[in-house]
Amino acid sequence: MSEATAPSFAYLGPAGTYHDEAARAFAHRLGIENPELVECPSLSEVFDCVDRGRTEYGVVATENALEGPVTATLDNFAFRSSATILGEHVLDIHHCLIMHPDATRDDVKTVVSHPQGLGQCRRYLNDKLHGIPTMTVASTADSARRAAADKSVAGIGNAFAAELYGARVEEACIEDHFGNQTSFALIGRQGHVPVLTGTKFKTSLALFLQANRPGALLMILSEFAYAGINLVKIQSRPTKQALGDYMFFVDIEGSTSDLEVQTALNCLRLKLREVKVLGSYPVE
Ligand SMILES: O=C(O)C(=O)Cc1ccccc1
Repeated sequence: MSEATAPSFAYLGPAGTYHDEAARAFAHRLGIENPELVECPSLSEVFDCVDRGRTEYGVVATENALEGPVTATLDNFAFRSSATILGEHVLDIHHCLIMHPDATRDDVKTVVSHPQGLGQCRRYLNDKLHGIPTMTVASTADSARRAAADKSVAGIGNAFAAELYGARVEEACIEDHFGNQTSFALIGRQGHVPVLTGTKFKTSLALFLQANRPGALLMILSEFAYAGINLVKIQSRPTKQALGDYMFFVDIEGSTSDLEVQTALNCLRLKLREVKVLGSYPVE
């Protein structure tokens, strides 16, 4: 009998990123013991892997408690990808200042990390490493790799990345607020069967207006109110057509298999340019 290949997960790599941690958490929830982890250099490439069937799943950050929505993910959902959200997972994020094993703080001439890492430690950097230039790199794991190779470089990432690349943790929990968390979405190709079960569901939508006219947003919200549907989240993104033109991401309680959700979506489809259902999935 031939051995079945393990389901594959595309994630923002390399090994040791927070996306890596989230991908392993999803694999664990799905009961997959040895997932094939496919590292990607950007979030767009994670979406491409899923849309083209290169991997069964993808893992993309959607929102951070300190930095807000992850715009690269939202723009892929709105304008590039047809992937479906299958689940969400929230990770506690505790960053470390990562240095070369032999370096002292006096050696450090640059602090590098992913923009999210730098942004979530802005106050720490200003207070404790004041005046030291920062530089963005592709991921927090990449910053650990660079710190391990150069005494003048410090990185920001997790302790696992520091260990993996042979660097050391100079200081732990340097994030600006202790309640720092990031929410990640598990995505699959459009039409992927649901893989996670639950009792309460959520549905994510991308809504595009016909025209920017008075009451357009009120009309959207009214359809949910009429159908008795509770809103979980609403945020706007530029349509990229003209300054001041926005589309909306809305999360609602319930699933597309619920009659009231179907009713609200059918009403919205009559009034909006596009109603893109990003997925219905269990609330964590
Ligand atoms: O570099 C990492 O470890 C990441 O996972 C980067 C990241 C984190 C949160 C949102 C977008 C990218």
